[in-house]
Amino acid sequence: MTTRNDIQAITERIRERSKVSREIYLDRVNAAAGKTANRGVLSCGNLAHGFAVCSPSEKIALGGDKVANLGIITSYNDMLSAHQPFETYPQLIKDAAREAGGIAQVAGGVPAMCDGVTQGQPGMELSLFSRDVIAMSAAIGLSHNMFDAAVYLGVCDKIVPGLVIAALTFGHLPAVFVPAGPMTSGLPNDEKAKVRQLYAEGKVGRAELLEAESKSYHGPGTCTFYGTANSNQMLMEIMGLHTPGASFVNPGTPLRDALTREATRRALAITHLGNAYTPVGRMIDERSVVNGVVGLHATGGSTNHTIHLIAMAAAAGIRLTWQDISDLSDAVPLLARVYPNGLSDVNHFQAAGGMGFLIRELLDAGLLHEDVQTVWGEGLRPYAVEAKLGADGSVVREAAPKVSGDEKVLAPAAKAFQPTGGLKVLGGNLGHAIIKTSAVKPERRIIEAPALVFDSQQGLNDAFKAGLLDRDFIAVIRFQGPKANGMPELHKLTTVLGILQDRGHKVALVTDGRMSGASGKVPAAIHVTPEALEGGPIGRVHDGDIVRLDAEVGTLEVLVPAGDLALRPEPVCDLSGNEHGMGRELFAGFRQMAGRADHGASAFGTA
Ligand SMILES: O=C(O)[C@H](O)[C@@H](O)[C@H](O)[C@H](O)COP(=O)(O)O
Ligand code: SF4
Repeated sequence: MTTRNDIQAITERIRERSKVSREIYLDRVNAAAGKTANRGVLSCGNLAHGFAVCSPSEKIALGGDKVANLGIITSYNDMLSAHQPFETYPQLIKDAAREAGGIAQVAGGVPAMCDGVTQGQPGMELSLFSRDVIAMSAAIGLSHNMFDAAVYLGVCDKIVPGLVIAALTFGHLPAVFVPAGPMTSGLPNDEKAKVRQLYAEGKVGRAELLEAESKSYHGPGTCTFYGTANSNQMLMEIMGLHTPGASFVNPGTPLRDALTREATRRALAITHLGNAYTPVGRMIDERSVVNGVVGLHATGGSTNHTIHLIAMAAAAGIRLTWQDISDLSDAVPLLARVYPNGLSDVNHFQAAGGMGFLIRELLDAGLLHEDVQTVWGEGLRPYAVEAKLGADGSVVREAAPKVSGDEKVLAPAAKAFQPTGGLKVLGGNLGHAIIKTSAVKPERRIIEAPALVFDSQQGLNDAFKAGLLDRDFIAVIRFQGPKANGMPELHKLTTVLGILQDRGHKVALVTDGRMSGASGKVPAAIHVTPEALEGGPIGRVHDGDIVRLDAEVGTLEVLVPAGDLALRPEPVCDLSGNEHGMGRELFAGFRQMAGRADHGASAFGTA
């Protein structure tokens, strides 16, 4: 099936816009892509340091230029349930590399923040910037230049985007991303959310709340809602950076380990010492990026990727815009309903047919570029499969199921849940914003109500506790942008706004901050750009102004005469409390350098 003309046209305009930057990028990749083992440029002293702890046979091999050496970048820590399984991966990968005639070394580790642990806490103000710190940390590991390919161990929110930025910065190296898989299903996400609302209303105590939370987040693996972490896994598969069928296999299973061993062998096979050299900088092109955006829309993925995908693409000289994302949303149907876009979780998605079913449906509908390069080889069709454990303990693959195992969770293209994607770009006199429509009921996608203005999420929570919010209103929370306080997720507001919405009030949120990929049912216009601290009109909205959010048409407006709005004085906000504490004093430079949300909010300058 050829790719539909509307998808091709968007890809072509991205290619045209990126022509110069992509050419400069590819020249650099080609210049760095050596002819022999990259370690060949190192001095004997460099090399001796690099293999000092290796075995005698490995030292001999690394002293030559015939044996491929893999650099492992790991984001293991015990804070993220999704990353804890990585504790054992380096040894597994080293053993698999040795068995395959190669070598693997841990090139370095990267920090990984759990947005669930920091949600609503000061630490969340480091979260967005941690993406770029992760990219920089991975670069430090890879800069030893001992490696012929890199294996990236990462799952969660900022970690995969940061690792992709690093991988594309080292575009001459082949890159294979290795996931750890989702946690097994616990207390359903919607039941967890209900207990949170009961606690916020004082109807249950802390003990009941902690019990519900602990039953939901109960073991190793990625949290089972479809937030940024699981959107990352979907992206890595549909962009061809995972091996086929690797994304949603639970940790601690024989198949999971077999997939990790197989990914190791594949990384060795695609170095330039093998016969299928696949430098990631050439592999990922505009078609791969468009395929990622299509997958995001088809699954109702995380709003955070309207920021991260732009920064990731920029690392490969590709200029992706919110308009591209919005136009693709109009073309791509929603085929998955995973919490917060439905009641199921990512294990149910996998059981219904998972990525293989989704990719086959999108390919057959002409919504993906099939003629892409992946770590698996030519074309995306080989990803329309399910990975299973063979009798000999290796990975075997079967064609994805013809029909969905549960059409309430994963629909065929002919029975889409909605004809357009999960994300929409809003425009109007408050600037541009993003809204996740897939998680908002149709009757709540147009909200017009008086503004209540806050400079922090705590301000709104305090107003709720004081009983001041039992009414229709649109909460306008400003000074939450990248330059103000690091653009934290304001996901904690979902509980309070959800209570008020359930009481029958028309409520919505407008902010220059972010929400979690797990945020859902309350209409939220987020990533408002320009941010208040940069003089954005969101800073000049007053209590009582009528604000209109229309996710159907794609508009966000304050119904105030343009002249009046422009004449209002610039608001002043005391952000001194956000400059210290929990490490924020170390990120002043990031706050100053951060680009706009619609340019990827990168500390490395705009795309
Ligand atoms: O973008 C995301 O997907 C979120 O940052 C996610 O990683 C975070 O962990 C959730 O906010 C936790 O959800 P709860 O706070 O509801 O447990
Ligand atoms: S999905 Fe979110 S809460 Fe769960 S481990 Fe990852 S970052 Fe933490």
